[in-house]
Amino acid sequence: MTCYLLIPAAGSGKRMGADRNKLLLPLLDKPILQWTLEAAIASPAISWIGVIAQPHDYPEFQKIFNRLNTTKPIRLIQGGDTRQASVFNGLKALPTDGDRVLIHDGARCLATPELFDRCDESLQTMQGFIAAVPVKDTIKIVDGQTIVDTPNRDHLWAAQTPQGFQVDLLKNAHLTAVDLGWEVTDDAALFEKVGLEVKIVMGEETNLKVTTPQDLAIAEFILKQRQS
Ligand SMILES: Nc1ccn([C@@H]2O[C@H](COP(=O)(O)OP(=O)(O)OP(=O)(O)O)[C@@H](O)[C@H]2O)c(=O)n1
Ligand SMILES: C[C@](O)(CO)[C@H](O)COP(=O)(O)O
Repeated sequence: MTCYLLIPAAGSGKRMGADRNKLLLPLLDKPILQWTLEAAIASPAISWIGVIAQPHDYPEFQKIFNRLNTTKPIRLIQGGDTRQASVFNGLKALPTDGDRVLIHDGARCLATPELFDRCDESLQTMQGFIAAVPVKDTIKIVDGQTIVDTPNRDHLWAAQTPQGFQVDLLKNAHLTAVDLGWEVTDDAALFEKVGLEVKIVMGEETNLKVTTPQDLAIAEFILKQRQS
């Protein structure tokens, strides 16, 4: 089975507060995006990678691709104004012979090759899934500064990527979102909104999304631990 992977990498990293796309920031000895790509390349399940990017980042991204030791095809796809728009562009640029796709944030650079393999296996039997981990905190629903509810933690999971879907179903969900003006932060939410089932696959506690400078420091700590 061949598995196609889309990597949304077209953000600007506002919450990181850097002077460029956070995926170009160094993490130990290489850019964040390179860590993400190396993990995907090391997963035997992945046969093709589309990196969704803003054109002004193409030259730096291409330099990263040139440093990778792989024969797997890696294509640049033009990004949109939101993650949602970027993924939609990615779906439209997929090779036509693939009926399932994995989507993984460039900013989740600590995902392991084993997680990609596990996700690919799940995708063979599911219409849609996300990697996720059970929430460890007690979560409060708050209105203004007042708590209005404390949901049962047994039902709370923190969403991660990879997320995987049947391509035709996800494309239709994106089309519906454009028509109806839905804005969501992940693809599973579109599947949910059109009434399709999304399953959970166990993610990884260390599969954090590098969003703030603190996340970058934590990612560095985790990688150093892996190397020691
Ligand atoms: N227009 C966009 C916005 C985001 N992303 C990608 O979606 C992933 C998750 O988004 P996030 O962590 O929010 O990244 P940024 O949008 O770069 O960060 P911020 O929200 O802080 O600006 C990232 O890999 C990011 O590059 C994308 O492909 N296209
Ligand atoms: C897709 C995602 O990584 C799942 O956790 C996330 O939703 C991306 O966007 P966010 O706005 O940073 O939550």
